[in-house]
Amino acid sequence: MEGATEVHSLYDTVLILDFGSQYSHLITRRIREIGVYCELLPCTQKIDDLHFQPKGVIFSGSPYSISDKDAPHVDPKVFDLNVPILGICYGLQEISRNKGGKIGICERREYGRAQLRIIRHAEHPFVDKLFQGLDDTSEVWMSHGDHLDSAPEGFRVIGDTTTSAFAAVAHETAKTFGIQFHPEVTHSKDGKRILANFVLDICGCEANWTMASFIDKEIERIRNIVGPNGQVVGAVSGGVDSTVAAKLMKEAIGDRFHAILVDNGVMRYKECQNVKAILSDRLGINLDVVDASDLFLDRLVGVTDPEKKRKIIGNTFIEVFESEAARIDNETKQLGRGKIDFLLQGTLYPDVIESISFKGPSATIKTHHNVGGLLENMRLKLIEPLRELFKDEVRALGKLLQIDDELVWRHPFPGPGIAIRVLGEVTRTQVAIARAADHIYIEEIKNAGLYRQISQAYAALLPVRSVGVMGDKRTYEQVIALRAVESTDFMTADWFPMPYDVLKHISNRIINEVKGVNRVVYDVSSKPPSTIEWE
Ligand SMILES: Nc1ncnc2c1ncn2[C@@H]1O[C@H](COP(=O)(O)OP(=O)(O)OP(=O)(O)O)[C@@H](O)[C@H]1O
Ligand SMILES: O=c1[nH]c(=O)c2[nH+]cn([C@@H]3O[C@H](COP(=O)(O)O)[C@@H](O)[C@H]3O)c2[nH]1
Ligand SMILES: NC(=O)CC[C@H](N)C(=O)O
Ligand SMILES: [Mg+2]
Repeated sequence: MEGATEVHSLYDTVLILDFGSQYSHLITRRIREIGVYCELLPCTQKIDDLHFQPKGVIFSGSPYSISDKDAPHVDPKVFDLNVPILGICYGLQEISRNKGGKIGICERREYGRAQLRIIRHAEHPFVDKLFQGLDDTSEVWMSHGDHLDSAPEGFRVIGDTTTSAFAAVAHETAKTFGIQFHPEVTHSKDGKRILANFVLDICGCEANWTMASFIDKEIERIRNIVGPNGQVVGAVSGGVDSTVAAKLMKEAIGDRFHAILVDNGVMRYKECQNVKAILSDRLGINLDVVDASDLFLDRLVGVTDPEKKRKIIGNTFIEVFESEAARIDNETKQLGRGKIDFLLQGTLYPDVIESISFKGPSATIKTHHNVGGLLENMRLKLIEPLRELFKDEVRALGKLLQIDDELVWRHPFPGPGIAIRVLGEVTRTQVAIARAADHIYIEEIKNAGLYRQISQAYAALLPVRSVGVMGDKRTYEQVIALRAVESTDFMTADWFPMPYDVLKHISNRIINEVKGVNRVVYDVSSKPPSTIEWE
C-alpha cells in the first residue's frame, strides 16, 4: 500500500529522526498542533529507503552522549536531501559532528531553565528566521551534559546563555539550524513559535493538517484501497478508537463494512445495548452484536491468573470473530460482492511509534490483548485509518464525524473488561457485583460533573471478606475498590483527588444497593509503581 495512498504523499511532511529522547513524540505532537503533518522514524533510517520527500528534517535529542562508542548516527545522505534541517540538543551535536564542529563535555551538566540571548545577523537575514518574532531574550529548557566547543565552518551563533556559548547556531546559507535547548517542552516559552518558524517559514510547509481535511482525504484513500466491490470487517467495542474508525469506514464504503461487537460476558452495565443503539441507530453503522458470553465465561471457570485471563479472552475473541467473518462472507455471496479482503483495526500513532521507536518496544508488563493484532495467519489485509493519529486527534475527528460526546469522551475500557477487574476467579456472580458497583460509581461521577476531568475510572471487586454490621446483624462480605486516574497517555497516571462528599455518597450507595459488598475503599496509588488496572 505504498505510494499515492500514503498520508505523507497527501500532505507536506516533516520528517523527525528519533535518537531515543524521552521528548521525541512531543516534537511530533507540537508540529501536528501547528497544523503540519510529520512522521517520526528511527534515526537509523536509510535515506535511500525513505518513501517520501520530506519538506524538512528534525533531529531529536538522545540519552546517548555523542562520544559514546555505540552512539547512534544519521545516514549522512540526509544532508544531500537539500531540505532545511533542525537539530535539537543531541541533534545539534550530531549536525556539528557531521560538519566538523567540536563537541566537549560541560563543566557542569545543564538541566532546567535558562535565559537564551538572541543574536541577530542583519547581513545574513536567513539565519534570523528561526527566532523571528521573539524578544531579545527567551526562557528555554535545557537538559544536556555535552555541548559545542566551536561551531562548524559556515555556522553563525544565533543564541547563547551564560553557560552555553553555542546554544543556537545557523548555517549562513544551507538552511541548517541547531539548538541546544528543547523547544518541544512547554517550559521553553517560545518553543512552539520557534518550531512554527521552522516548519512554516523555513521549510515552507502548508499548515493544512486538520482533521476536517483528513476526513475527506482518508475516505478517498480507503475507497482506493478497498475498490468498488471489496468488503471490510472490523471488531468494534464502542471505545472511541474503534468507533471513529468504523464511522470513517461507513462513510467510505457504506454497508460493505461489517462491524462486529462481541458480548464476552464481561462488558459493563447495558454496554452492548447502548453501543448498538448509538452505532447502528444513530451513526448508521452496519453492526452485529454477537452474544458469546457463555463461551467466554465457561472458559474462564477456575482461572485466576491475570495473564491467563487475557490469553483466553484474546483467543476466544479471534475464534468468534473468524467464524463471524465466514458467516458474513457466506451471506453476502448472493449479493454478488467480493469476499471480505480487509480487516479494520483502530491502531493509533503511539502504538506505531512504540513499535518503530529507536529504543525498541518496552518491556512487557501486561500483554494487552488486541483482537486484530493476533489474527496473524488470516488472509485478511489490515486497514488502519487512525494509524497516523494521536488520541486527541481521534477525538477531534470523532466530533467532526458527529459522533456523540458520550462516545468521544468515553474512558478507555480494556478488551478483557470486567474479567481483569474481578480479582481472582471470574464467575457470573462476581461479574454481576463488579458491574453493579461500577455502574453506580460512573453514574455518580457523571452526576458530580467530574467524568471529563478523570481519564479513567472503574470499580474493582476484591475477593477478600471483611466484617461489617448492617441492620444490627454481622455481615461478612467482599470489598469494592474504586479507581480513578488522570493521565494523558496512560503510560503514567496520577490518582484523582475525588472530593470527599462524592466518595461518601458513592460508598453509601454501593454498600446499600450492591448485595455481597460491605466495604468500599479508594485507591490512592500512582502509575508507576502501580498500574491503572488491578490485574
Ligand atoms: N467487545 C468487543 N467486541 C469487538 N471488538 C472488541 C471488543 N473489545 C475490544 N475489541 C477490539 O479490540 C480493540 C482494542 O481494544 P481497546 O480497548 O484497546 O480499544 P477501543 O476499545 O477501540 O478504544 P478504547 O481504548 O477507548 O477502549 C478495539 O479497537 C476493538 O477492535
Ligand atoms: O485493550 C486492552 N487490553 C488489555 O488487556 C488491557 N490491560 C490494560 N489496558 C488498558 O491500558 C491502559 C493502561 O493500563 P495498565 O496501567 O493497567 O497497564 C488502561 O487504559 C487500561 O484500561 C488494556 N486494554
Ligand atoms: N537531551 C539531549 O539530547 C542530551 C544529549 C546528550 N546526551 C547530552 O547530554 O548532551
Ligand atoms: Mg476498549
